Amino acid sequence: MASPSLALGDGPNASRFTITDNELVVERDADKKWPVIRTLLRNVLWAGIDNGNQLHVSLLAKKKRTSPMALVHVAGTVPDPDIATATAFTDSVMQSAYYGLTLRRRLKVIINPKSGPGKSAQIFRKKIEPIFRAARCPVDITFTERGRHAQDVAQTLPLDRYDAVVVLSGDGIVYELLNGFAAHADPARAFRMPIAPVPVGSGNGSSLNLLGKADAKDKAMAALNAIKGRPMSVDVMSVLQNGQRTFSFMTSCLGLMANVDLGTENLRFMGPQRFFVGFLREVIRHRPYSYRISIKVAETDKDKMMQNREALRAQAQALHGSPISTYSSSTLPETGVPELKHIGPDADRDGWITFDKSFSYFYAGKGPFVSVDLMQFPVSHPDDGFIDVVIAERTTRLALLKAVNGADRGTQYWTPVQHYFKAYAYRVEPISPDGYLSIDGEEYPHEPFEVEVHQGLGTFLSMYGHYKNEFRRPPEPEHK
Ligand SMILES: Nc1ncnc2c1ncn2[C@@H]1O[C@H](COP(=O)(O)OP(=O)(O)OP(=O)(O)O)[C@@H](O)[C@H]1O
Repeated sequence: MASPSLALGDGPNASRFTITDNELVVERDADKKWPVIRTLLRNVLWAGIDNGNQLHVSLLAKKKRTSPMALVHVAGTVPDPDIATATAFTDSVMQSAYYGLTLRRRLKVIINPKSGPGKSAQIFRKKIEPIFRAARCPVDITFTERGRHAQDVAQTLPLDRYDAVVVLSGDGIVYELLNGFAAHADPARAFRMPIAPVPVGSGNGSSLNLLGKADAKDKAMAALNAIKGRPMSVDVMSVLQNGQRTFSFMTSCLGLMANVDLGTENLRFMGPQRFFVGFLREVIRHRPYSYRISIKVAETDKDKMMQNREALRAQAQALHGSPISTYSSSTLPETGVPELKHIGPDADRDGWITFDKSFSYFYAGKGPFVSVDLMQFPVSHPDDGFIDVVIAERTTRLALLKAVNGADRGTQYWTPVQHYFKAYAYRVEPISPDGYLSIDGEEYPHEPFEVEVHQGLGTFLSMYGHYKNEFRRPPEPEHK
């Protein structure tokens, strides 16, 4: 039985390692700035003895609760008589740190050097690569040289060569990857290749939903997810427009929110502030938007959706900790991309409802957060097999402004002006001639389109097994 603690060296340069319940504690008296490091065992990247007697422990830890994860290496020479004990100790650390996981994941890394402020190559070299090296993961890097480059890489990706694809980008490259997988010679297998995004773009919704708001910008947490996250099935949607089929993993939006997203390109110099300025501009304009929306509805009761979310999360959490991989939908084909059932020429006609009142905005998709300030789909679950669809009825300017308060916690969900559906599919026909259609942040032609969800088609890496968002029922007065 391995000892739960290990002492290395003596005198002022001594280090002591102790395994507690689920933590590793490292005490280093000589380090006046950080004498006691306490971190979860899941944050240990490596522990082992190299060259016969050199002990190496690499871990990620937070100095303070609110600081980002830092990479720490502790090393020392183990005296000959202690080598067996030290080996047993590091084996025990590694077993807990990688429970149910593959060591040294082989990572395909795709870096968009033009993402966001254009610092992704620098971020990789300084923050991400040292973590992958510490975890002894072999990496194979591609820098994207043009639009659709990542899509081409995904389309021809040798699936046996990698355990995961890490993307240093915004959501645009994740979108390209999924569309590349769809065009792969073996799409069913390609879609099972796990994706781990590292947020360096201007829109990083996928990282936000996987890592949660508190860690959404922490590059080290995203790197840890690439090494330690477990494959999590996610629903992917087919978008059909003008006979062309593309794949979407996040959101489609129309009306006010699409104008905020795509109608503010001229304000890019403002950085993320542009979205707030765009929102104010839209509130002042207060335009009605007219579309004919048809939805193949699965659920409309907000209370039931909330209960289902809680049940699915509890189930996902229980499964995710186990060494066995998560859910894989039996409705998916073994080969090829899923056939369309609800949209396209052979679409079914049962169970559809239509909505043709003008509205303020239409938002549909997967993943609770569409930005840090807006939890638009608080009851979204990665592989429940539903698209969350919101139609926000037109309301007063004041009500629009008031809804900003609490939008990051999803409180608008409970308001009667937010019509919320769990859907299998939907169709949209624009009535107003002009407007924007944003799908996963990409601009699509403002023309009729249809969307259908495929349960569990895609795969992301996750530390949690569900989207990382806190959502609670507000106190009664707000509930009405
Ligand atoms: N080397 C390159 N030069 C120019 N564009 C590129 C290059 N590599 C990738 N792209 C394109 O950059 C786009 C944006 O990528 P990404 O999502 O990483 O960044 P972003 O900053 O979040 O996005 P956006 O600019 O859309 O806000 C993608 O659509 C991709 O096709």
